Amino acid sequence: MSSAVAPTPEYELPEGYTHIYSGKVRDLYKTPDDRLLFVASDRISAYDWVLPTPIPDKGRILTAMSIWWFDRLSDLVPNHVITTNVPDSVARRAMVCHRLDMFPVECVARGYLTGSGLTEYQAQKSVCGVNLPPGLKDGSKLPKTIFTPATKAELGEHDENVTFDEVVAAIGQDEAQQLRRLTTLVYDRAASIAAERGLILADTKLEFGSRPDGTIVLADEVLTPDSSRYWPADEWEPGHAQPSFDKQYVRDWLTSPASGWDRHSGEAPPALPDDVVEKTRAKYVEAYERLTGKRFA
Ligand SMILES: N#Cc1c(N)ncnc1-c1cnn(CCN2CCOCC2)c1
Repeated sequence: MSSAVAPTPEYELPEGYTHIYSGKVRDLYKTPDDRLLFVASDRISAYDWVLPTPIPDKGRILTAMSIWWFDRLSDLVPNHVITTNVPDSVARRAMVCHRLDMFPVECVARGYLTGSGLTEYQAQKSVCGVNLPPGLKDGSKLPKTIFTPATKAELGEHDENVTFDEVVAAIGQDEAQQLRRLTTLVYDRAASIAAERGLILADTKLEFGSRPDGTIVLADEVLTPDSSRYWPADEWEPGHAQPSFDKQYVRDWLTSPASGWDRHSGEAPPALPDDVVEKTRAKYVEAYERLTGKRFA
């Protein structure tokens, strides 16, 4: 059982901001001028739990990463960001965005097989109705990028993988084809950029919405370690779970005797020790600096 109950945001906003939604690690508000304030918290989740210990600067690092990626993708697809000029209480970890009509689809692209895709492959040699060759293992590189959509789950539940035909049934043929095309285009470009920096982008989850004129727009956060799996390329070895670039310290500690926690117990995980917090923060900084070539201030 997981408990990703939406936590109470740890900041105040000025009068006129209306809370719309809180996920495990992000919060959304309606702004006084009817835009969207997209806030990346310092919360971190693991094993389907929102952990009690925040990672300092995580929201700022992942917001900076999203902005960097949005800029590098703008020739492929427009995005929802209006400005990063936001209230002081969420400085550098929020974006003011256009309010879109969101597609009810988690648009996932995979270049490597792991997670729910591996589980489905092991059962039926396909993922989301896409047939794959035999002999693939955990972490195997796929012959080509695949679109493996999912339905957006309620907070605390797992997204459910669906087929392309189910997406067509939900939103229509044309828009389903557009989402598949854009998702794989974005993934392929990002995976190429990440590879130049020694990182494998195994998969990523994108969210799209549409403007009143029907234009499809890239929304949410993009290509962050919260929406994507990044692996260090020099440690890639198919056949077992790959080390997570950002959460391995957290996972290793939580599953070690030192934490005193049993992830299958249904009990909430304990607070993280300072050294795990510091090493995890450093991994987020490293991911940002390796990808962007910029120092995180
Ligand atoms: N980004 C963005 C964005 C946007 N630019 N415009 C309008 N809405 C959204 C958005 C994105 N997420 N959510 C809520 C979260 N969803 C709730 C339903 O269930 C799935 C999660 C609203």
